[in-house]
Amino acid sequence: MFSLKDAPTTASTLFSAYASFAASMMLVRSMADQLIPRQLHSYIYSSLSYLFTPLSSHLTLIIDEHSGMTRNQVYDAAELYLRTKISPLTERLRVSKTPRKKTISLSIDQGQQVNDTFDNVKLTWRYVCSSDQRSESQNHSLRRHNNNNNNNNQSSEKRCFELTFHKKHKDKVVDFYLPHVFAQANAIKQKEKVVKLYTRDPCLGDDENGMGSSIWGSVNLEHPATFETMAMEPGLKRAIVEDMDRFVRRREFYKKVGKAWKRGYLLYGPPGTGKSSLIAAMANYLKFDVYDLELASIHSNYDLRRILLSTTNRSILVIEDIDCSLEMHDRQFDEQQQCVCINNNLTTGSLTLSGLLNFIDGLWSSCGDERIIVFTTNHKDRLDPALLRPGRMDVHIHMSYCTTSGFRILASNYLGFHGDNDPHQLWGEIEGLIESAEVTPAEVAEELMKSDDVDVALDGLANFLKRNKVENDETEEGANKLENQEAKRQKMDDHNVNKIGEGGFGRGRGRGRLMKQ
Ligand SMILES: Nc1ncnc2c1ncn2[C@@H]1O[C@H](COP(=O)(O)OP(=O)(O)OP(=O)(O)O)[C@@H](O)[C@H]1O
Ligand SMILES: [Mg+2]
Repeated sequence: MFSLKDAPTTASTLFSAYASFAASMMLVRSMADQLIPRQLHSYIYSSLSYLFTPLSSHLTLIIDEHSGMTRNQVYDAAELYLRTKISPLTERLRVSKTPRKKTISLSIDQGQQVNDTFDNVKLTWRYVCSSDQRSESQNHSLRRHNNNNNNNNQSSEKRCFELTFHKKHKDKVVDFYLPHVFAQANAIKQKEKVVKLYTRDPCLGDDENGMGSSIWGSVNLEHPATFETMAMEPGLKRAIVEDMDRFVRRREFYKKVGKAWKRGYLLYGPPGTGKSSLIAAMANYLKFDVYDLELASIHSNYDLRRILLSTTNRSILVIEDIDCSLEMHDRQFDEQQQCVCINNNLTTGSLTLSGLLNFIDGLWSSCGDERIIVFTTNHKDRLDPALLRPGRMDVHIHMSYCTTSGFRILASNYLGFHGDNDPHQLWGEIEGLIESAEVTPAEVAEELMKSDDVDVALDGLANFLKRNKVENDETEEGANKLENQEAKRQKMDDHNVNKIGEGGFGRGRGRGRLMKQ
């Protein structure tokens, strides 16, 4: 039993025991300092402190901005992903915008925390910035020698994300959550990507031999065409979109069958039916950059190769008006003479159709991924069969004159008017005239643009279509004559077409169609 009278004795005993323990610890420590090499001290002390600290149930992954000299892709993906996870509780945000981006982006500031849940796993992200002492002092000395210190300043800051979660979820986080972060980040990147239009400026960088260089100049592709705004048959649009979707998700398939991951589209139809607009709609849909290749500015196969090899993946290579760019019908002549005519029969003796086709089929498509090539022509019948043979252009798309469904789309785009919901007195008449006329979507669009007033615009269009009809009727005789010639030509075409298994050139009227080779 403890009594007050024993207290002084007990206190003095405890004090002397503590004093002798402390003295022994100091002795042990000084002996350890002398006996154990200095390099091992910190290791032993940290191991001892680990033994005496209770085990944490959480694991923290450190995601540094750089991995060695290169950027850490996990960091970049996390930065994008976390933008979508900012909560109203976040107190500080960073705001930025670069010329290549369309929108302002927000990201969390240093020290800020973001919570996330994935498959019932709670995760906490923290953004940490610290200044790197070593690079700071290096920069300081560098700055003394060099006034241009912007990059050095940047590298002196070390940035990372810390991702904390319960230890038992480590595999799930690494195997499923991080790939999910990557996928989401890629989707954001795609959405934000500004599509570029690359054209070759012949004045840019001709080399010392006077050969065209492979330098492309670029601007943002601001073309507003989308599949929604295209006046085409809905079925045809759907078929094109499905074809492209299938193409981009078939990486493994192309690898398996040993085929280059490329797809060729041939767009053909009269001027003003939307071939160029469709290319823009495809680029906007896929977020692929466009390379507009003007064959007339290229002097040789060698030049062509260098130019094509400087195009990037996930891009659309466009060769417009292929029948005008190169005189391609006499392939035999081309092969015998190894020359083609460029620009009104100026022979150059070096850029050949076979050179173009072989290169596109071979080296160019095999050294890149997700390449699309589009040829356009107003005269499919004038193209060399070498271009039309199966396997060369995978899909043939006929862009037709305006149809009634095309007119409805244009009326909705240009006038915000939907005839089905709110019929207009001229609607039926216009549809009838469009069915029997050969007017292009470009002509219809031009008429609809003439007024914001629906009545005035539709009246103008009806008058235009009637005038068109009268003109046609007046020249009926001439037209009949022409039609006979046309019919003869069609017969010859059909004969030609059957050879490539396509079943008919869609010249003139028709609903537009897509033909897979
Ligand atoms: N199918 C369409 N859908 C929507 N707009 C169209 C369509 N066709 C043409 N247009 C309108 O007409 C304009 C010209 O069309 P576009 O340049 O795409 O025709 P094209 O077939 O490429 O002609 P060309 O053979 O002369 O190069 C476009 O800017 C667009 O406003
Ligand atoms: Mg065009």
